[in-house]
Amino acid sequence: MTIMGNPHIKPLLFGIALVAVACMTIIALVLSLVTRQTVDPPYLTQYGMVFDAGSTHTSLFLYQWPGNKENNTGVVSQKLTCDVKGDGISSYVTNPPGAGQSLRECLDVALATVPDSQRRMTPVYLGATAGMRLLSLQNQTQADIILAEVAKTIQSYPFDFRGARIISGMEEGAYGWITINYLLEGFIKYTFDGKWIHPKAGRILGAMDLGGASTQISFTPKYPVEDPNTAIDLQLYGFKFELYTHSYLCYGKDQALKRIQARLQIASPSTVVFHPCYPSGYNLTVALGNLYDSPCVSKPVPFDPSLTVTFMGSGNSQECSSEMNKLVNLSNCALFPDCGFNGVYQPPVNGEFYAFSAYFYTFDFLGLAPRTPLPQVLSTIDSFCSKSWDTLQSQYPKVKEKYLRDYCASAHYIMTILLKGYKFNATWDQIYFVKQVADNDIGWTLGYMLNLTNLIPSERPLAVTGVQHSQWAAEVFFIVFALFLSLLILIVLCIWNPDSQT
Ligand SMILES: Nc1ncnc2c1ncn2[C@@H]1O[C@H](COP(=O)(O)OP(=O)(O)O)[C@@H](O)[C@H]1O
Ligand SMILES: [Ca+2]
Repeated sequence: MTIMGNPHIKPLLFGIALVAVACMTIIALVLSLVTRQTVDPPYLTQYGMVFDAGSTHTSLFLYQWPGNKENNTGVVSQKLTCDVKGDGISSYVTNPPGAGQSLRECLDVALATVPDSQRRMTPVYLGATAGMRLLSLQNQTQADIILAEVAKTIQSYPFDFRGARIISGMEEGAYGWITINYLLEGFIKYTFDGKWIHPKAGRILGAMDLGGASTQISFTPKYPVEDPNTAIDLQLYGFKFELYTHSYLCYGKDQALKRIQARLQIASPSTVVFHPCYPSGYNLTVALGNLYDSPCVSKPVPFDPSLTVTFMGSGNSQECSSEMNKLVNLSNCALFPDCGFNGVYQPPVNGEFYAFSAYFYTFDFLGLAPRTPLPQVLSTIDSFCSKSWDTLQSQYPKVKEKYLRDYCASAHYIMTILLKGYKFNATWDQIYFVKQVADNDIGWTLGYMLNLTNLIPSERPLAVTGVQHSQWAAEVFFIVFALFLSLLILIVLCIWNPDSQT
């Protein structure tokens, strides 16, 4: 009898093979973990926060990223957002400490989220936008007092407070553009085989933000920007970008709609005025003191702030559109062809655009999918504008009155800016109405934090921290190979009957 003929030899070989499989797998895993540890230093998740103090509301954005990979693209993600209760900080003129107090609830949420050990090194910024820009135009002292109050509150928390300030319109536009292109890895991409590549220039997106008090457009034009007041030169990850950006103050949605009210009131100065953008059956009474409380509208003379005007909705889509057209003035653009509106230089729009904030809210509410063709968009707006207030209220019982009455006006305003102002007629299908990219809200805050915390290097990253893809691929290959070899031995042993050889 040969050794193979021994009836105990087959189970023995099975056992040896099984042990071999287990040993090789364990060795492969241990090797993989050991090499991983030598490349990856131990790191902690890092955090950063930005308050977006807008004209209508304030939100807190808490971001997180792995501490050893801060210079990579796409690693900073949104951990949470918190909506501050109440109106924007610029509304606290008569109660500045209230502006500070209003932030406490969200600061407490952040406190409960950021681990104790990380709080002291968590930067917190507050950036105020067009509401505070307008207030500082009206009364610089009041704006300063409000900023001091919000700073005082944030400083009372154990974070690394880095300042509360009004950001410029150009910053707001540029940071929105950085946010989008960072999230979509438009600047630089880390490939599977461990290389940094510059994605095709066509992947760089333009950004359009419609706020309550200002609106921004930012993009990289085909040709050099001719007006230096609208140009920003950036060097990100070793690549240069020339960005066109402009912020139209007083052209945010709410200020624009206020200017329509003022225009209608001045055109027919009686106590009741028809409003073509409000639904029929809807009435709104406003004190003239409130109507003319903004630097975006000029007061009529004579002017009595205690008088009121009642706007009666007439639900006339066509007339609403022509009122909007009057806001977007092209006469100053007659002299030079590269023009947006109100005499502001603008090169022809280039590439794809993400339109967010009130652009998104309005289109989303009207049920307009991201790439709805232009004629369908226009007919949807027309049919929405013709609905009576009763119909709207019963159809949308949960929508806030202020939003519901304004959607027709907002939609017409958006179409006017995009088609007449920015001239997207032939390139309508290049606009995407969006709120988020990969669970991150789109706005200026992420770009602001990335910039101020140096999370975007100006030079291309040379060394890669963490496990490289090529190393990871080799490890996976080794493990799979070990398993495959062991399985092969097992199978051979199973089908091989040594008795047949005797
Ligand atoms: N659910 C919503 N539906 C419609 N509009 C909305 C909604 N939520 C927010 N908005 C609008 O989005 C805009 C946000 O502007 P905001 O950021 O406060 O001002 P700014 O950026 O000019 O300082 C406001 O016009 C607000 O009315
Ligand atoms: Ca905003």
